[in-house]
Amino acid sequence: MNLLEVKSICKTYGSGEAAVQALKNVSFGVPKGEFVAVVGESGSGKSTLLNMVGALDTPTSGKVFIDGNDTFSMKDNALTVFRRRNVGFIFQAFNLISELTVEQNIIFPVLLDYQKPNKKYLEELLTVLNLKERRNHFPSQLSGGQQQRVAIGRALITRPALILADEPTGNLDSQNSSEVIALLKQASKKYEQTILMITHNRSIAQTADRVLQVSDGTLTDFGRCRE
Ligand SMILES: Nc1ncnc2c1ncn2[C@@H]1O[C@H](COP(=O)(O)OP(=O)(O)OP(=O)(O)O)[C@@H](O)[C@H]1O
Repeated sequence: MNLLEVKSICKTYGSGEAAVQALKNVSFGVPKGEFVAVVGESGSGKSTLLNMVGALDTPTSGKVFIDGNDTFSMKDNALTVFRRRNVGFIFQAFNLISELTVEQNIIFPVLLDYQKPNKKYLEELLTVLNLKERRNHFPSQLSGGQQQRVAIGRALITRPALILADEPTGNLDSQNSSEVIALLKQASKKYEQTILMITHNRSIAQTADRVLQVSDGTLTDFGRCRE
């Protein structure tokens, strides 16, 4: 069974003359642990696709299954909890909470879920993310690369089955971009997490297990690039 199944998703924004068909009957599946790059021109529908997969927005029609769960059939509260436990989001803008330290930002999703963070895993993450010496710093005291690493830590702390990343390296230089991608790959291999990552960077896309291209709301699967 695929970890992610997207079935015949259509998304139309607006109505009448202002209607925009952002996704036109998009279907694909992703096995557990696969690292998938989503490429395509500006306005082609990539972010819309990621928002549907992560259930941040509802499609006009179609279904999304994460680990066999039909997300759009869930009630709002159940969906919020399911998403918090199973999906990690990483955005181009790091979206950190400025009043919280590095460590507090990372464990925030766990606290939201009324759970206690796994201390061993937190230490492991801080080490892998090279943030141990910055754990008590605030976001304003960090570089862009460090802030993105905190955002990655926050996405990984719940060990979600699915990680959705929208241009995670968009604000980073090439050195930091490579580090961020390496970290994501390491996570996907070590914890068998499935990653769907939008990128405009061709060389980053080429390092993915598989590339999906979105053009004008339709999807082309370029299959596996590496064996
Ligand atoms: N909330 C919205 N209301 C109306 N139209 C929208 C909305 N969000 C996106 N669109 C339109 O849907 C289409 C797809 O947008 P989307 O943001 O998914 O593209 P994208 O491929 O992610 O672009 P970029 O690479 O520039 O971020 C575009 O034509 C966009 O103008």
